[in-house]
Amino acid sequence: MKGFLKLENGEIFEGELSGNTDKEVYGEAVFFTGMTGYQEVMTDPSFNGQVVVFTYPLIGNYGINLTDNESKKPQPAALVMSECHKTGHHYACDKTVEKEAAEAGIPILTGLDTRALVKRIREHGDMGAVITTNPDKIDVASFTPIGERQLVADAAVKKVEIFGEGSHHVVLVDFGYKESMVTSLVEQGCKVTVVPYDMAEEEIHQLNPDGLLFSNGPGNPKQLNSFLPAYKRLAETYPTLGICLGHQLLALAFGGDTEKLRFGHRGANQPVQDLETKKVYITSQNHSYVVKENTLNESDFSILFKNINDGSIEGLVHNTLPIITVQFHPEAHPGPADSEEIFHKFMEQLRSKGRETAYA
Ligand SMILES: NC(=O)CC[C@H](N)C(=O)O
Repeated sequence: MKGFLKLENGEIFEGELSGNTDKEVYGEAVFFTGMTGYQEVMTDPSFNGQVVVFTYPLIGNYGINLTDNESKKPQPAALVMSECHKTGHHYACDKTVEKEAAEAGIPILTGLDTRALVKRIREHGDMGAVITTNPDKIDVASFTPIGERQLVADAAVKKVEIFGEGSHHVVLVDFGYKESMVTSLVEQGCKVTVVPYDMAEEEIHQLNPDGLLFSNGPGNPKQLNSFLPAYKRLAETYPTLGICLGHQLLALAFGGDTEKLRFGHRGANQPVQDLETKKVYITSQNHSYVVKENTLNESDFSILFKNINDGSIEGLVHNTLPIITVQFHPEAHPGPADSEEIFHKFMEQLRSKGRETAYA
């Protein structure tokens, strides 16, 4: 069936629509540059509410398997790609991308010039977009933009979940966590208790954690402003790791500010430099917001990582407390193990109970 993507600036791209074709779908048009990793993108809750445009021209060639999902359901509002592979060739392939999307009610638009679309997004910035069969009727600007929506309530767990039996107890404050985060922690010898982002502080203390992980999640961190004082008190009490949205929230909680990039970082080869060791990591990323330069109190945090492409802040370390935060995804595997080191540092802090040993 013929379908269209209409951008907030009025531009229309025509393609072939499959999956959910019965209703209009609104989301934020963003692009992902990885050649692989589409299954992780489809199930990462941080993509909730987004129309994901894949720059790699063929998606779905190794299908969808039963082990690499990052959450229980596909998350983006819609998928846009040049071509979607019809079968998927891999010994572990369980179903096709089309089938996975159709079962989840997610439309896929193919057969359009994704290069032109991505260039447009790079010029204008991430924009609202609607996938529809009737673009003339649609006013994209009439939909509430992603930055004004509270997406975390939908993406995060509603009830406590427990994983692993390790001797270090990590409470993962959930905003829409990726399952690989739990896997990484369990592999490091942790028991992980996942709790809803709005769990009362007192209840978190009662769980008696050795450390906290503030997870990734969708949307604008400022939608969670009312929780920041509690997050600050918690981070001041336990060794803490913040990842992506978690990093942004901790920066806000300690008085910093965040801003939206013109177009986000979404891909598997974002170069990030550790400013102390000068070591460069090739990282997986998926974010629109960043911590704003010069807004952090220098007596609190030092900048630990920067993005080599655009110089944006990619990680922080507290100067006196055991708090590490990263904008990138240390749990992801764009190569074999990459930035897994971040989890090792966090574990060192847990083992020493972290009070006097800040990240070094
Ligand atoms: N992966 C994430 O946690 C994304 C954080 C936030 N939603 C952003 O887009 O910047």
